[in-house]
Amino acid sequence: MILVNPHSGRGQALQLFTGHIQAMLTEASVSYTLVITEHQNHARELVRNADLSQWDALVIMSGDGLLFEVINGLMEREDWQQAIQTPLGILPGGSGNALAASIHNYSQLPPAWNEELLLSCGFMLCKGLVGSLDLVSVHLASRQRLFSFLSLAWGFVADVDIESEKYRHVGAIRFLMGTLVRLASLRVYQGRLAYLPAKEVPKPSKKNVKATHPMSTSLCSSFPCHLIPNVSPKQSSLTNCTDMNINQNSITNSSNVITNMRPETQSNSMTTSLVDSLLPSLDQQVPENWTVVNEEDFVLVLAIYQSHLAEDLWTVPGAMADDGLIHLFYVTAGISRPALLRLFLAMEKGSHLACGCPHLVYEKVRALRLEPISQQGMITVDGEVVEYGPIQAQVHPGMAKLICG
Ligand SMILES: Nc1ncnc2c1ncn2[C@@H]1O[C@H](COP(=O)(O)OP(=O)(O)OP(=O)(O)O)[C@@H](O)[C@H]1O
Repeated sequence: MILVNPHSGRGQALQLFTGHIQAMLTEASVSYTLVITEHQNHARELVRNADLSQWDALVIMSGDGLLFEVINGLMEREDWQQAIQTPLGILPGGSGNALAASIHNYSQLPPAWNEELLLSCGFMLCKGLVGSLDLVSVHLASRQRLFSFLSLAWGFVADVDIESEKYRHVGAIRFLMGTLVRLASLRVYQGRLAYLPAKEVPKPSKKNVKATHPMSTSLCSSFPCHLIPNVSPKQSSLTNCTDMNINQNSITNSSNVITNMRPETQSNSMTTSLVDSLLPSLDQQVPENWTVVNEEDFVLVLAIYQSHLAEDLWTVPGAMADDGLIHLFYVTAGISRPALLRLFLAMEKGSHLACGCPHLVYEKVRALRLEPISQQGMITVDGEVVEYGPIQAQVHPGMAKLICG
């Protein structure tokens, strides 16, 4: 199933799909059903109720926001343990495209942008190799829990992400525009940060990349067969149909605070099922083996679990989709505007850590807690605004499956 958000990015996702991807899939004999999302949470509701045995993979042609919906829809199901094993794919159609840029980077290919990145991801989809993807379980003060595959941000990064949404029509350059605007009114945020360093908890063992092909046998003619040893028994049930269901009037504001997290479902069935063993409850103190940052004034806190924060922001050069790590960055108050701008410009080449900036700290962690003291601010999870307040998170290594290179 390929889900396309027609309003993502510059509003050209559907044209990009038909112009670049459709022919590739046809040539590779990959059959699919195309679903055009009609409103916010459409994809989430769809996967929550779908008969997943009908699908070998769920593919998103959009920005990262739609994948966030799909993952949370899967995790809200009673059969979430099985549902989250459904291979997920991404085709970049947004303006950020962090996961698409990351999986391209994991394949050790030279950087690609725009249509070139789209073709690269389309090619990976045709090959259909499936690897593991870490998910991060995020707890909000209202006791809601959600699942994140990309990032948790507070301060400068969250502000730029949300404030620059109005420049989405210009594509990836929106982040640079947003950065310049936010630099002009640079803010400092008071809060408390604590984390569990990765060295305190060895990574649990798990299977690594599995070379299974979720879609079609006929790829053997185009790609080396040793890459696709297993063919899903489900393939014969798929038909080559295209379900174009466009409702241009149902545009909703993507920067709305996420409100429908179905807390009962989560606290009743999911919280009891998937245990976040590293996290005490939010009203308890963090355990002694956690590091508490003796700093209260932050310009930004960014927890990221993929290599890219956007197509041209190579934030964690060493990251992998299933490294079992939360890469935690924070920038403390006192950094000058030019120094902060230099950091983000250097991030394009992944050289920001070599800048020697004394205000930038980078730690590999397994869990973290952030407690804002400043009354006003924004927290984002995978680029979506969540309720502002205390928040904590822990990584679950390799919980989901991702079509990658
Ligand atoms: N037809 C639709 N109309 C309005 N909103 C939609 C529609 N389909 C999906 N959405 C919502 O749009 C939001 C943003 O989608 P997504 O992040 O995928 O694209 P984007 O915001 O353009 O990407 P980027 O963040 O990279 O700019 C998602 O929360 C999704 O729920």
